[in-house]
Amino acid sequence: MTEEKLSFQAEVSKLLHIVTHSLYSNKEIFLRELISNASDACDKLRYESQTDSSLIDGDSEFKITLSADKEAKTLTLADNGIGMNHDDLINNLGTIAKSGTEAFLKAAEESGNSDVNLIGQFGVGFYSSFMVADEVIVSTRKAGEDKAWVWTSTGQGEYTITDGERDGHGTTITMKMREDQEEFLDDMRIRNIIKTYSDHIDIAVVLKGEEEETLNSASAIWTRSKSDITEEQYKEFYHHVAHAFDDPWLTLHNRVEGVIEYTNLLFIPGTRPMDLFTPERKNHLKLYVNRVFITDDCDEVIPQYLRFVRGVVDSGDLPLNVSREMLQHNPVLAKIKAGLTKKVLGELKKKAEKDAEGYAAFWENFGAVMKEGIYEDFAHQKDCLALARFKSTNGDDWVSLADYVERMKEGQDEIFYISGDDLDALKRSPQLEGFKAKGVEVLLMTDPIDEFWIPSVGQFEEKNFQSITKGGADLSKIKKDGESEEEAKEDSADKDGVDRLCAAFKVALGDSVQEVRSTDRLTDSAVCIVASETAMDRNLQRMLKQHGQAVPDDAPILEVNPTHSLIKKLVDLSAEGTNVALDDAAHLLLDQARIIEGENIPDMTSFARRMTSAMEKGLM
Ligand SMILES: Nc1ncnc2c1ncn2[C@@H]1O[C@H](COP(=O)(O)OP(=O)(O)OP(=O)(O)O)[C@@H](O)[C@H]1O
Repeated sequence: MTEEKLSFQAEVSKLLHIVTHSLYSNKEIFLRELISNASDACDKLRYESQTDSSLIDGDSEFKITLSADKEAKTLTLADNGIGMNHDDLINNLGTIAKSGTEAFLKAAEESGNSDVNLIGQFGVGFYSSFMVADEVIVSTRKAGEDKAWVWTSTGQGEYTITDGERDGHGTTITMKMREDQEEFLDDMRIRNIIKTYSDHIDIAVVLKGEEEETLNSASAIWTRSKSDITEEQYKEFYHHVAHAFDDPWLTLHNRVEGVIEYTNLLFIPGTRPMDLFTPERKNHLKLYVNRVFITDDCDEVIPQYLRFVRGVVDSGDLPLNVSREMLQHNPVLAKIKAGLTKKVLGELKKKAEKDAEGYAAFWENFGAVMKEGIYEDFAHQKDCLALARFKSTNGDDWVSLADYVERMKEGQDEIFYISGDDLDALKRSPQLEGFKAKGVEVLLMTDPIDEFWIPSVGQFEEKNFQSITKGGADLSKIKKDGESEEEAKEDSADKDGVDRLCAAFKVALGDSVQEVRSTDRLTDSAVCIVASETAMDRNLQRMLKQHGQAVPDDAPILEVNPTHSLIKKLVDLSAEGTNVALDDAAHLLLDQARIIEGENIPDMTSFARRMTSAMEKGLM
């Protein structure tokens, strides 16, 4: 017999340390985790055996068996699923490949390992067995292979792998229970746990005793009728299928009949899954054919912008031996995808109409993903636009585009927005001042995707989207409530003087600005920068630069506020012709506008010198 001693990957050791020392009270979840793994292992073999029936050597009825030995103080859980070979054992039970576990470790570190509920929120899978056991022994043989292996660990830094004996494929996990955890050897306790957490498992969970006893309903929950399923059971199934620990925000259980028949049991999570923004944009829907699990790795079953949806789709209209490759460009699957998309968008619409507050919680979690649909799914662009919600200068509530259009001011014919990555910084943008003064609402866009869908859509209800950090945003046509034209002009410095100042600034600043001009979009700030109407929005320029992309170096337009007292003084100063003070002021004001926009100042040294000199003059 060969014995190999191996060390856990550092992350696993950390995880195990937390798990073994945890005061987490709900330790019974270890059984749910192990049963969930065993049921996944059976699903995998059921699928593989569709194309290679020799994988199942006479043992065709999948089941999970539990047995408790009170004398030996061991609890044993066996499955006749796919099993693991030597490399699988190292990769699956010695390392961590899941993004969720990394997030768990991070959260645990941040809370100083003190938040005992983290284990319940994240789930630690197989490793949760060490909450209740001093030693765990995994004996396993992979379907189709001859050799069996035994993996043993006390959960402290190391594990061993030896070769072993095992009848048939599958995995047997034996736990030597800790002294204070012997309650889990009690039949009643076991029965209860299985009923609570694993009733919906599609495979029989059998308790071995004098008589064998099946503990769960062992029927696929989605095949049962809605009226027979309690909310609690739906929730438990969601936890199982989504590997999640929150409550589902929405549950959609339907049987679709017609040309193509399928059943869907879908969930929209109550919190954001970890991998929502990874570049692969993967969905996790599980595809079944007549209750046989096919795959949870199929891009064709739901659009990427609905990748947060979890659950199961089961159709008898796909061939049972369908390979994952065959699922690409499959017309049946394309119809299912269209049906699911319609269903999800339709239900979201209902929720949005009925329960604005509940819908806002959904949008907080998944809005940024849903907006990809506006950009990508032309067939549903209108639906996606109608579902979209935005922050605005109108208050803290989420607003729809329809709300916005309804509130538009007399004379306003554009949908104004400003984009950037930080909501608070956006709210303080100088470019908003004139809009606020006139009571004109501006949408605040903080998702990177906004820069892409807005230009591609262009309009909503025939109103153009207009960035207020671009030259074209024109406020002059919109009157402040109860204000006359004359009043509006009264405060300004004289027009010729302002033109003269702008010309002097342009001479001082040269090519670093495209133009200097007077604006009515400012009230409190002296200046701001905007992009010209034809140039790329400055937020998009910054975003692309951050991602290392080449963008045309468009010089901004510097806009000055003719009602600001500093500008008025500079207008007077400009009457004396060009001078150093005017030149310094031009540069300082441009640099200051760049800082507010979150942009770099190209020449810090000159900025500091000018600032010192200006302060010195101020103090004299
Ligand atoms: N009974 C089993 N039979 C075959 N493979 C198993 C079994 N139990 C665990 N594994 C393998 O070990 C891996 C790690 O299991 P673990 O419970 O830690 O995480 P997971 O199941 O992938 O994720 P989660 O616990 O979040 O569901 C599984 O993905 C699977 O490949």
